[in-house]
Amino acid sequence: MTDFILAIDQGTTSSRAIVFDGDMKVVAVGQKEFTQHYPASGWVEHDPEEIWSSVVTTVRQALRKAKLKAADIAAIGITNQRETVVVWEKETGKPIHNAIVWQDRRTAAMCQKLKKKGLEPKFAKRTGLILDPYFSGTKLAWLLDNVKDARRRAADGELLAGTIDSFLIWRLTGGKNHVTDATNASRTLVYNIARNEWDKDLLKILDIPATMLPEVKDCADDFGTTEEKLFGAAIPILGVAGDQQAATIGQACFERGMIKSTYGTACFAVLNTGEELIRSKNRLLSTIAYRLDGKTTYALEGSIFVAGAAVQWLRDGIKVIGKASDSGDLAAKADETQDVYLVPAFVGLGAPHWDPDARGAMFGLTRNTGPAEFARAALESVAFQTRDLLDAMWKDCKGMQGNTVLRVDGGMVASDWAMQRLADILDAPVDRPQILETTALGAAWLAGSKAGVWPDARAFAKKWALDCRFEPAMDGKQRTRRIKGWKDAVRRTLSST
Ligand SMILES: Nc1ncnc2c1ncn2[C@@H]1O[C@H](COP(=O)(O)OP(=O)(O)O)[C@@H](O)[C@H]1O
Ligand SMILES: O=P(O)(O)OC[C@H](O)CO
Repeated sequence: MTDFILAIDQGTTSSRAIVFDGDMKVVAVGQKEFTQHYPASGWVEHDPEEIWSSVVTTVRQALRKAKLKAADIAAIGITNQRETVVVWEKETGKPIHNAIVWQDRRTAAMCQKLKKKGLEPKFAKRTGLILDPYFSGTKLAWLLDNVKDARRRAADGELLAGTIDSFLIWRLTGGKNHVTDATNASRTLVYNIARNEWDKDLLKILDIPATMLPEVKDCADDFGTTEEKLFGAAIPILGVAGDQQAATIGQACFERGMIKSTYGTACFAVLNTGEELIRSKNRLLSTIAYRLDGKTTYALEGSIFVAGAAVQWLRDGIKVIGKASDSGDLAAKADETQDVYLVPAFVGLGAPHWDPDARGAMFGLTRNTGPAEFARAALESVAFQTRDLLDAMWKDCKGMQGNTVLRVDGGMVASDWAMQRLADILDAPVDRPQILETTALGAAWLAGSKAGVWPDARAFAKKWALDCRFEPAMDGKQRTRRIKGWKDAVRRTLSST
């Protein structure tokens, strides 16, 4: 039997298809960017048809590059941008509106209204999330409220809803399967993560008919089979997970207390809390890390909206670097005696502050401050924000801290300077793995293990291989002083001060 696995990684800015061989090595990659639509300030949409065609194109590309046929692929694993929601017609598979993307803030007022009614504790208790426009539930309610006839049609069973994985599976299986997995469901604001079911009360509050929602499966499960006409042979879809959960799996963070942090445009840190559903007292999210063989493993998650985006700002905004990879060299030239801070609240602040109205600020500027100090402040801001997340995690999980090691991935971890500074500020080692395609690998592992052609979790974890460990080297006094300066800068940036 063949042991090639195909991972579909449907991200926020591009779709990718990656073929892995039986040794879990990347054989070929297909990638296609697609259009971002910004119909109003704070609104972000994707055209589901463009997403769909980008996925089909990249799968064909990857198979061609790998010189493989669809019949050579044992199984498909899907991972996706989370929270982004699509509503489509059951009969035709046609979306009734563009997908509303996770970054979209149009339901801020709706969330505020629900908060005013005192409903946040109810949503938090059942879903592990907070009332923020980030999540799918209020976006779905918006679609039902604002697309002509949508509510009636949904009530009549004419419309289906789902996150991107669900929409793709519907299309891939030729409209046979309306399914999702527990990790994607856990980001919708209408899924009870303790009971592992759609929450009827919350659906009622948002006026969403349960009948339009997909069946929720384990992450390694039978999600259906692709239509033969798409790729030339039917391929079983055997793995699904939201992209940050897939990265947690790809980093083999299978044990309670293990953390991965992904540094792309934004940053998402996920702490495996095992079978225990820990409810954060520090504004982190409780979420499902994965559900395998009916057993749910939970996580605490912290999201930072600006990580690599701060490097993009150095390059495209203030133009002090020509390319992202110049940022570390420039930061290394900074004068260490200058306490310059950037609080990159370009789109508000995420966890643990959740302040949508805060805006970016710099502190400590003098006549001597130049591009190097700006570069250092941008890269350091990512380290300080990670420290804030980890501090919140350890407050929530007393006793779990142990010997923290952070496993990192994402485009920004290419910067040795940034990773060293991260270890310095965290006062903990930072491990960069050899395989940086952790998200796709996680999805591929779910499918490959379910197909029985890839190793089980224990053996997979043993294959995780280190590229470089960054050990903390900063003097303790300097660290304390810098962290104090950062906290002061954040305090002065928050919108309520
Ligand atoms: N050598 C580098 N040093 C610092 N930042 C980098 C470097 N290379 C890439 N980046 C940053 O990483 C981000 C891209 O990472 P990626 O994981 O591809 O992001 P995404 O999946 O969010 O598009 C960009 O914001 C870029 O500025
Ligand atoms: O597609 P990415 O990598 O930007 O990830 C988006 C996250 O899943 C949003 O929660």
